[in-house]
Amino acid sequence: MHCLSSAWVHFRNLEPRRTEWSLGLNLLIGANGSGKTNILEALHLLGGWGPFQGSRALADLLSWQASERTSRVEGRFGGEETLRVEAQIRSRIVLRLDGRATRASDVRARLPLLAFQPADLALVEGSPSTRRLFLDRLCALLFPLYALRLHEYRRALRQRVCLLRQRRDPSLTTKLLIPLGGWLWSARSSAVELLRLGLDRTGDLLPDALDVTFHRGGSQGVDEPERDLAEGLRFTADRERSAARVFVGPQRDDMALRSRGREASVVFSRGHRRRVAVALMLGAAWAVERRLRRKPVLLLDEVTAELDEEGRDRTFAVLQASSWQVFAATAGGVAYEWPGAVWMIRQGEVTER
Ligand SMILES: Nc1ncnc2c1ncn2[C@@H]1O[C@H](COP(=O)(O)OP(=O)(O)OP(=O)(O)O)[C@@H](O)[C@H]1O
Repeated sequence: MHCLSSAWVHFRNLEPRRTEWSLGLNLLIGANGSGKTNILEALHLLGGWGPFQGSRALADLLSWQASERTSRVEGRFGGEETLRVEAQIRSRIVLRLDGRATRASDVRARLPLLAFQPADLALVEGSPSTRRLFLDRLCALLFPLYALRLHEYRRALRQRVCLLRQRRDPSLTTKLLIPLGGWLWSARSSAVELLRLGLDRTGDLLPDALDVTFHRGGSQGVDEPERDLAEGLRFTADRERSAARVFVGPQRDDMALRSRGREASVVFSRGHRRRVAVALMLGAAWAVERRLRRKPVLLLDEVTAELDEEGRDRTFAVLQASSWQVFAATAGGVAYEWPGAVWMIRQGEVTER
């Protein structure tokens, strides 16, 4: 899919104009604070993902200068199908697809959009939670029920911790956690398999061989996910009670990254770790295209900034070969040749260079 045009009213600092985007690579250039990230965030909303900072940041989306209490973002999309998506933002976001109110998960399935932010560059050396978040976003695109199941699992987990803290019997939540956690483990494991295939499409962007494996948190080594989780909960029951914490389950998963038998975070230099992170992002986009049979739209905020010339050239080569639509943002000027359209952002106003 690709965004043909977008428009916004009372959205952060953005001037209310319609912009007709290039169907290939779009580079947004502007000084710090000019509104580049706000543009990416507006597209993020249209893709059914909500604000970058989560739903608690909803109030901040409305322009501080607005006299009204609603902001609106609209986009026209083409490619595998033609869609008009509208997001109306007040105390919550109402999404409309071709004029009809719809769920965010439906928009995500029809308009796959992947956003990568500077924090994703720490995918290799960051904590397991960084990689879990990356996997969660990928899974939410690959499996329509994923976001709902994850939400239900987290709720059951909170209930269990509450019961443990109150020194009450947590077994009621076991019945909820096992099927939900087992399902999440299967989904994440399938996503990592698809990601591995996707990485094969990133050519020589990876600086060296990379093994990606999914690790279930607190696994007892049982093949079948639900039985594995049940075993784990049984095995850690005493520790759970004394620490009032849950030691087994998707909340403790990780995606291990190794190169020739060694930890990727140790083998690769900082610059090469950034290349691996970008390769993982692009591998994820291939995984999405393969499963959904739709080209994803990519939002890249400053992700090529830390790459050297070779890393950048190889990233551009993958992007051009994929023919995905890309919105990349970068502060200041660019000292390299950008193989696509360039847009200047000044105080919330977009003009083509
Ligand atoms: N609700 C709002 N109303 C008006 N302006 C806002 C609102 N929320 C944020 N801003 C302003 O939007 C400006 C642009 O923010 P944005 O994060 O898009 O900048 P950027 O171009 O990505 O900058 P950087 O290169 O530093 O990342 C900020 O200066 C901020 O003060």
